[in-house]
Amino acid sequence: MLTRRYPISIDEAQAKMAAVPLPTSTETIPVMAANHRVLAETVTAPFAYPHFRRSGVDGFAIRAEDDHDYPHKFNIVGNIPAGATFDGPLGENEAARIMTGAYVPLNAGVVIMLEKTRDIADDPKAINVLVPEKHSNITEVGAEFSEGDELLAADTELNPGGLAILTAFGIQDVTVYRKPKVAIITTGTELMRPGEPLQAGKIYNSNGIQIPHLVTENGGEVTTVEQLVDDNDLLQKSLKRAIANNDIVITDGGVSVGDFDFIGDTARDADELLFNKIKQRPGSVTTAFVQDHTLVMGLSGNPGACFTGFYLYVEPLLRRFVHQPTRTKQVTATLVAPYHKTNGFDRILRATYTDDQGKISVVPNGPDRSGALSNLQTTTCLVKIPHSNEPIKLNAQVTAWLLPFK
Ligand SMILES: Nc1nc2c(c(=O)[nH]1)N[C@H]1C(S)=C(S)[C@@H](COP(=O)(O)OP(=O)(O)OC[C@H]3O[C@@H](n4cnc5c(N)ncnc54)[C@H](O)[C@@H]3O)O[C@H]1N2
Ligand code: MOO
Repeated sequence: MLTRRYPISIDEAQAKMAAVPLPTSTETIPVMAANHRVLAETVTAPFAYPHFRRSGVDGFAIRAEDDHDYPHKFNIVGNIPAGATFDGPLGENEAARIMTGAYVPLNAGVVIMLEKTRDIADDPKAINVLVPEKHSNITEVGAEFSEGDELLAADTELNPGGLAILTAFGIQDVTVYRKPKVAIITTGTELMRPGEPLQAGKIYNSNGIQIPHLVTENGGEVTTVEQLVDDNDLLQKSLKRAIANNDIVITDGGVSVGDFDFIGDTARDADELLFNKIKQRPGSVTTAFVQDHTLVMGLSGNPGACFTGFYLYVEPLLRRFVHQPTRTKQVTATLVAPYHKTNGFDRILRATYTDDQGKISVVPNGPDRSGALSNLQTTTCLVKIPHSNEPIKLNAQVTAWLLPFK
């Protein structure tokens, strides 16, 4: 018996996904491991930065009182490499040789660049300063941050620059949002693992590698990747385990109306069915439900539909889990290649885009078929061709989603 499914629009499906509560939590991890993690708390400066007066150049530190009457001879009374300090004040007409980044004597007012000085042939203990400096060449205490200033705000995604800021303050650990735990269950008796000999009727499990990498590069933590034959008991056992131990479960395949497509019934029996058909192609079968507070996303087994479903529905979810907006940038673009088909449902084309000073042009980059593989590598955006009885016109304005990692 065919169960009737009630298709909803892409916008409605995205809105339903956006409304699913996601119980996020935090963890404290070493800064070393925090690249691309999202701060769960604002980090403030534990001390002023810099915390000592620092020389910006290699040269000679002198007192402000002596900064006149050039050329001006100074007696060299010390040498301050970076990392060292200087005991005692400078006296009248005294200079300390100093290196970039080094501690400036407390009563020095200016550091003269080495290039503006000349050695004195018969007096190695003195130096001749030829001209004055325009700037002090000293970075004062707290020039960049006072103690307690905000270094990085909560909800910032850390990058190598952010890690450098934290480490400049000696901070070793940060509290970040925990990554969503994602279990992946690929289904299909036709699926083989690479290494197994090619057999008629069977295919290699290409989504079994595509989905975990899409999840990982969009900020999820893949806990398990399973490959199941089409067997409802096995599927239910796996689903139960995955739901109990993860924030998100992605199933792949078995979501249509075939004899071995069990996800639809599971979704309809779940705590909350979000949708089990979308007015889009490819990916019309894309299904989502909530069971025991875990979101289960049923992606199509067809590789093109799986890819499309991931970026339209799963990527925003992974990002929301860590308090971040989607990285798929929705834009209005010009379709600069002809597309003749008409569609009863909105058609999502895999495409590439060019950006000419903000004017985005899109071109389909291969077959639009749900099962097509050939354009997966080169796709840089998804393009929506609205459902219509008329073919879309060349140069029409279309909605496109620019993808983050292609
Ligand atoms: N009578 C109907 N038949 C179909 C309908 C429909 O509405 N009525 N919808 C069609 C559409 S649209 C799609 S899309 C597919 C969706 O099928 P499923 O998502 O249930 O996936 P399967 O049937 O399991 O597989 C579809 C296709 O993809 C291949 N596949 C499956 N898993 C993988 C994998 N891990 N890696 C690579 N390829 C995979 C599978 O062998 C099939 O060729 O249903 C239509 N049928
Ligand atoms: O769900 Mo199918 O991918 O619409 O072709």
